[in-house]
Amino acid sequence: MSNTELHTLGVAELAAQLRAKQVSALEAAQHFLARARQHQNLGAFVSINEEATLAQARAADALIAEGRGGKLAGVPIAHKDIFVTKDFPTTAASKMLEGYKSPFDATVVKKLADAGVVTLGKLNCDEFAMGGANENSAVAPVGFDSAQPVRNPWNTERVPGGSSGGSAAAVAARLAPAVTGTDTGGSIRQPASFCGITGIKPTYGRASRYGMIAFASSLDQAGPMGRSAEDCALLLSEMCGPDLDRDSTSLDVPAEDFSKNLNDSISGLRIGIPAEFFGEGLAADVRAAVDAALKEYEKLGAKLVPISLPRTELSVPVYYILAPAEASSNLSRFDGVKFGHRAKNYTDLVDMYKKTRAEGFGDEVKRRIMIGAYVLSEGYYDAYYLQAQKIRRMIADDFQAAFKECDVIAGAAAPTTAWAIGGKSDPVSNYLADIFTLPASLAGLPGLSLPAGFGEGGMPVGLQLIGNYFGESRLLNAAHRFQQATDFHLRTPAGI
Ligand SMILES: NC(=O)C[C@H](N)C(=O)O
Repeated sequence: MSNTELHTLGVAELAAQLRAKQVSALEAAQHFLARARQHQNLGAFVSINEEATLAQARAADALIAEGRGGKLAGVPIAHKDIFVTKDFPTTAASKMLEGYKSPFDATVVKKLADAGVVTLGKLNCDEFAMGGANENSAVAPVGFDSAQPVRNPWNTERVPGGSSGGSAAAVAARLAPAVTGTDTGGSIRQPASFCGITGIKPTYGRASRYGMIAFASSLDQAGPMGRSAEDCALLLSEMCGPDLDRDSTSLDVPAEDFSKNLNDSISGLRIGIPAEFFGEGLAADVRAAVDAALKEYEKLGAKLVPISLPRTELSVPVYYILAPAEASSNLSRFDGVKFGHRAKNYTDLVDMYKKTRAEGFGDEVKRRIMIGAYVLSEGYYDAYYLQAQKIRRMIADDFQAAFKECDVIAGAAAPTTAWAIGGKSDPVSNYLADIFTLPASLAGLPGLSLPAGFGEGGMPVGLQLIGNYFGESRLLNAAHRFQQATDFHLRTPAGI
């Protein structure tokens, strides 16, 4: 293969070529950096540090030469700009952190580096991961002077989804073979579905949150996004594992080889179909693609089992109480004292806090801080926060009842395909679009989105698979078997 086509390779193929020294890590890094520049109109990257990337690539080549390279030695990836990194600035797409340089790498970043990856740069996202369209980024992407919405490579007038919109756009445009994302209420699965790629959020607590800038700590999880389940499995195997000293919610569950069961037969797999995921509100084009994907699963030997997740609708108000409540607490650390933005002119300490936060945070972040402070305040705590916690528990229980009858649960990842940039200005309409991803988030369950076909205007449709706790391997297996039988994940947008 000529080096001009390296971007057509997935992680598995590229890693094999690197190991066989058919291509060097340096060549791969240079190729993808050039692509990032060539397609910078998408706004996917917020920082690139060519020198650091090339130094990492040379180091990877040296290890490969000595036969000491890790499993992913020399594979170039990029990180959502919510993970702190030593070699690149970290902004969380907020003005609040403009110019911030972390003294350490997030655990997930470090683990992937230990496996040999080379970091291409940092990817755009919604500010502090709050959003579902990547229109809330407050920082200028590479090649721009001011903040821009990220563009969907399938149609640059459409959103890529969010909050990991830069991550999804980068994979869809083949600017990186795979990337990291984070998912609080759907931020990996929904952009994966909008951009026609694969993404998985593991069981809550599987991947360390250390060095992942906190939004809603009881929900935030890291995960990989790539072209295929096979590529996601390779990354996820390196990203997970206990980090008990650094993350108090990290689970003491050993890392797993998620590639091991990819090829298992799925004959007899019971796929639960929740009635509530197929009701009013699901767009006809998305429904048609999902139905066709489920037929394909039947051909592969799976059985469709009707189930009910009766509190699906409540997941939206419950999430939009709990996530802002946690955010209002987490974001109180951004006060202009120790790091990040500080207002220039102020009269006293309180005035400094006020001005710093008024200048540093964008509208959506302020909205959530206000909602969060309100639902936690005396007199409202019982009515909102406590009530939401109770319903969260019931949502988790509903899943356990459903998993008595099925092995995995399937439905659309989002009710529609990607909408037009600027098309959903009302925040509530954005929140409602999260309805299918929120239940698994609230329950802490693993969820995956895989390309399942195309809808109106040729936009990708994602099928979501939800597993029981620690069921990542089964989800990846089910997705891989589907991808062996279909080619949706191999298709690329025009001009890519
Ligand atoms: N962060 C996420 O997982 C996305 C969700 N739409 C939110 O804005 O909270």
